[in-house]
Amino acid sequence: MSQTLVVKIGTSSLTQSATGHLALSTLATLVETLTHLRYQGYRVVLVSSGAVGVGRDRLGLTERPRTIALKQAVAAVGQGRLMRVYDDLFSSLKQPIAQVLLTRGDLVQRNGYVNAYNTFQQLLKLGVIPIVNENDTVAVDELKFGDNDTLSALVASLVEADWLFLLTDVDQLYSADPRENPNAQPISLITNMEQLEEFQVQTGESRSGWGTGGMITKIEAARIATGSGVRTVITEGKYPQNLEKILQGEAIGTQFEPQIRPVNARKHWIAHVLIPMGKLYLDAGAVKAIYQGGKSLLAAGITKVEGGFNIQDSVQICDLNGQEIARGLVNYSSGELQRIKGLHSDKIPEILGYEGVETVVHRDNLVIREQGTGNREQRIEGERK
Ligand SMILES: Nc1ncnc2c1ncn2[C@@H]1O[C@H](COP(=O)(O)OP(=O)(O)O)[C@@H](O)[C@H]1O
Ligand SMILES: N[C@@H](CCC(=O)OP(=O)(O)O)C(=O)O
Repeated sequence: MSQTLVVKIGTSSLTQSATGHLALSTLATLVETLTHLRYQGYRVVLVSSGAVGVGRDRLGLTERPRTIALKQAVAAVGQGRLMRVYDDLFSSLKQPIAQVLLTRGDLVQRNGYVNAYNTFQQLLKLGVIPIVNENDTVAVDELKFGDNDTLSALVASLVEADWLFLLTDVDQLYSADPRENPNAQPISLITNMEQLEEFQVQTGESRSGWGTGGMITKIEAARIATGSGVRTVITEGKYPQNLEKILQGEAIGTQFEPQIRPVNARKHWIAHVLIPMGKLYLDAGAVKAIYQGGKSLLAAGITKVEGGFNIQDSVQICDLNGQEIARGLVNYSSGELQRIKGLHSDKIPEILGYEGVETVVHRDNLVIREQGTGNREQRIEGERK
């Protein structure tokens, strides 16, 4: 079967830094390149940022919108404008496109996820290039992807892509932010994500004028995508024609190799799409059992329960210090767990008054976090401040 490519382009590449106007020559080259790749038989999805940047330019605003309502209004102006430009350019080359606007909430329900999968498959079968963005105008904080790097990685996983290209305003990943550190060393290949720690990669605070996540969200995106078997490349958006060269084997940008044994689709959904509703703290024995022994989580190993959640909600599973070690779907609500935590499973029927299941999180619904990566939300939140 033909290969599937997801290409994400950031605001920094779509707009001119000096004026904030659209970078028309970049857009035209991107459209030519993607259409050419379609002719060669690749299935192509474009994840395009730019709604806020283009809306801001259209309205003549000189500052980044600060309130949520203003940002959502500006995105509504810009998204239509952006799609108009894409449709004009792709239509001149007879390439049909589609607009797909998503929020994280659309993918949280398993049937929503499967629906989105079917729609993408149908569009790709029809030879259409779907153009995806976050539905900024309606997305509420709790149900946001927050940045299009994460969105593109989840889309790449959803459509079972072979490649994810993150096009930005630097030519590749460096050991530190090249804007701040002139001695930053370029990194061409990452074969596993632990190497980021070996190379001591720093992502600094800076991002381009209108960009959202900076480099940290691209690294997170690479982690999510490679974890589901997608080869990921960070490269410069100014030269979209490089995509063809990279596909022909040229070492351009930074390539992240896919993991050899990717996590299955359901576990990937638990780990990256679902929003955790609470936290379970475990004693050392339970941490060892699930971390090293691949066991299910039992009530006996739980020392503390935080948050309010229902059966089948996602929770963070933490060690005694609150460091997240896994995520999983619970078989008991938070209220029930408050009553049975620390107890042997035999005691559950007596305490709850009904025959519950033995496990609190069954190992089929439990995903271990990679060692040494810390808490993704905390890291990204820290970076955004
Ligand atoms: N280690 C690093 N290597 C390369 N770039 C980095 C690094 N750390 C931070 N950056 C910054 O990340 C910026 C790109 O992120 P961002 O502005 O969000 O782009 P986009 O709009 O394409 O998503 C670059 O301009 C660069 O200054
Ligand atoms: N959804 C937003 C883009 C969010 C985003 O991640 O932006 P960027 O860092 O430029 O890729 C928009 O269209 O303006």
